[in-house]
Amino acid sequence: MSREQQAVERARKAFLTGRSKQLDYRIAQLKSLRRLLVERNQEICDALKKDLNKSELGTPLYETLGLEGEIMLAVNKLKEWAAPRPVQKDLLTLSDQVFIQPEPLGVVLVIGAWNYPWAVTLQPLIGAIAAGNAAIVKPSEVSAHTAKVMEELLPIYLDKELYPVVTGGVAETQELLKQRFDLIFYTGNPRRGKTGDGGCRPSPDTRYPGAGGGRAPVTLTRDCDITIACRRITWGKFTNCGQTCIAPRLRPM
Ligand SMILES: NC(=O)c1ccc[n+]([C@@H]2O[C@H](COP(=O)([O-])OP(=O)(O)OC[C@H]3O[C@@H](n4cnc5c(N)ncnc54)[C@H](O)[C@@H]3O)[C@@H](O)[C@H]2O)c1
Ligand SMILES: CCCCCCC=O
Repeated sequence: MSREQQAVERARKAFLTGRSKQLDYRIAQLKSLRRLLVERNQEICDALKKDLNKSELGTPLYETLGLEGEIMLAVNKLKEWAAPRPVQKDLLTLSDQVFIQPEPLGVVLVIGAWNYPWAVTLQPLIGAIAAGNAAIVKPSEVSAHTAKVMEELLPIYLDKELYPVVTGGVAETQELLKQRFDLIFYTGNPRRGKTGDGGCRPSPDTRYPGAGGGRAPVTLTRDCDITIACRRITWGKFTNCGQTCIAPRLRPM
């Protein structure tokens, strides 16, 4: 059995124990993930410096502050999100108690990309934990130092059966994709995400949200404030060294 298959089987077994479904457990895991971001900030910064030459100020701005905010949002709202929702009764359900109960899906795969390697990999993980799922985390092999730090630190702070990290490249990702998942969250090159080319094509019964790159066209109207427009376009084009999904491309009028 491959390492990838073992990780998925362990995660499904751990999911079936029911522990990831307990609200207190989800909240404890989320808080622990936040502690990782705070206590291990220097390791995170060092890895990002080696991978992408990201600055010490760029790391909180582009990677960790958003994650901390997302965690706190989930921690504060989780009871509300997970609560049964009332449903209007009709003649057939008049004497029943009717409600919609949000339930975890099962085992989720998160495939991350290299340009914001913490943000785009842990953000979907936060959602997966908050929703009560198990999740396999596959960081990008391109940001290799970050992947290594993630592989070392996540098992220290999180339940390592429910949320294992699988490192490696295309071969490892493809081996993961042979396993059954209830949801796959892919971030990366949209061509691979869509069509495969041996890429990220999940089985038909798997939910498959994702985030790709794009052309991000910009239109300047005649009455625009050209100073503000130039400042915003320049920011979008050059931020994160231009390696951003929304980096604008000017559209000729
Ligand atoms: N919309 C967003 O939120 C968002 C966020 C970050 C990045 N992006 C886009 O993603 C682009 C970077 O993507 P990338 O694809 O270069 O990143 P990448 O090379 O890091 O690949 C992403 C993931 O796909 C896996 N992968 C690559 N080729 C594969 C294959 N043939 N089969 C199976 N798995 C494969 C990799 O192992 C990796 O985990 C950015 O330029 C940006 O446009 C979008
Ligand atoms: C601060 C995180 C930004 C994520 C944008 C991803 C696009 O590449």
